[in-house]
Amino acid sequence: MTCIGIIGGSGLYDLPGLTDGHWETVETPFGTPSDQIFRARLGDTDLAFLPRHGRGHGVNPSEINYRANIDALKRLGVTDILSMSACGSLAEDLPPGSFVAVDQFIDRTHARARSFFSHGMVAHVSMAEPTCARLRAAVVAAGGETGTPVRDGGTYVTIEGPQFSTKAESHLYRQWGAQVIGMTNMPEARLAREAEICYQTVAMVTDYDCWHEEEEAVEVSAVIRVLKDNADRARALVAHAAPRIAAARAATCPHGCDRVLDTAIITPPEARGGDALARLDAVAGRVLKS
Ligand SMILES: CSC[C@H]1O[C@H](OP(=O)(O)O)[C@H](O)[C@@H]1O
Ligand SMILES: Nc1ncnc2[nH]cnc12
Repeated sequence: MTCIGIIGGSGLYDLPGLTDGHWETVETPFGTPSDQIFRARLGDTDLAFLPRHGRGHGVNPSEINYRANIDALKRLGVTDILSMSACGSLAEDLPPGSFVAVDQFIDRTHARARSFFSHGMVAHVSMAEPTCARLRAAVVAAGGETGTPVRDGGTYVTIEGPQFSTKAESHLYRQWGAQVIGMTNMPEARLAREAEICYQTVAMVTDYDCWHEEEEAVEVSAVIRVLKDNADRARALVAHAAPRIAAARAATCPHGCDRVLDTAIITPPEARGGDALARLDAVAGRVLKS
């Protein structure tokens, strides 16, 4: 059964055609998520919207409890996550208003819990392909249907923030071959992988980061102006992508996102202990129960 989690800014949960919408409080062994989760149905598909920074945008990127957010979505039965994220552009041919279905990340964050597995159970999952190609194809196709072209693939640098980058950093990330820059998708993508949830970022460009000679340095007011326009197109994109994702989901993910723990846990059953077993009831319940 498909349930699509949508992590993103406010306004996204006003999709036309939603039914049975209600806010739900979810507590987790990792603490409290950024906000309540808005559950609804779109046709036959279950959706769960989580405002990443809280509804009033009071949680900064370093303060987000990423583990609680992903655990809460897993607990609600989410199988697939669309991360709808504002970002800066590191490429001349991605002006504000461009959308990118990200396929790689560079992680420059340094102050965030990045694994569910610790204190009694250790796991090592692959992050070689951090997003799910099946979801990527669905959002690219939905972009074609809604008149918002979505570039198929691109590298997203995650910085710690909350400050924007220096010019030296921005030029460095361009040399590294990254196309977009934001503050939140790591460790979110890592944790979704550990929780066996397919994950796909839709990066929505709000500004040319500060490398661009002809643009002003990044300013929140300018970012918000573009963000509002992007949000309208993001809603249409999600509304078209959701049924495609539900239809394309076979019993299991063809890329194996939903089975990564079969081969990842290194601590043998007899050595597993501490608080880990109880804490991992949702994230690793599939493998721990069997
Ligand atoms: C509003 S500018 C900076 C802010 O925007 C992005 O948020 P999100 O990824 O949640 O869409 C970026 O990562 C920063 O947190
Ligand atoms: N230039 C930028 N850098 C980091 N995060 C962003 N979010 C939106 N624009 C950004």
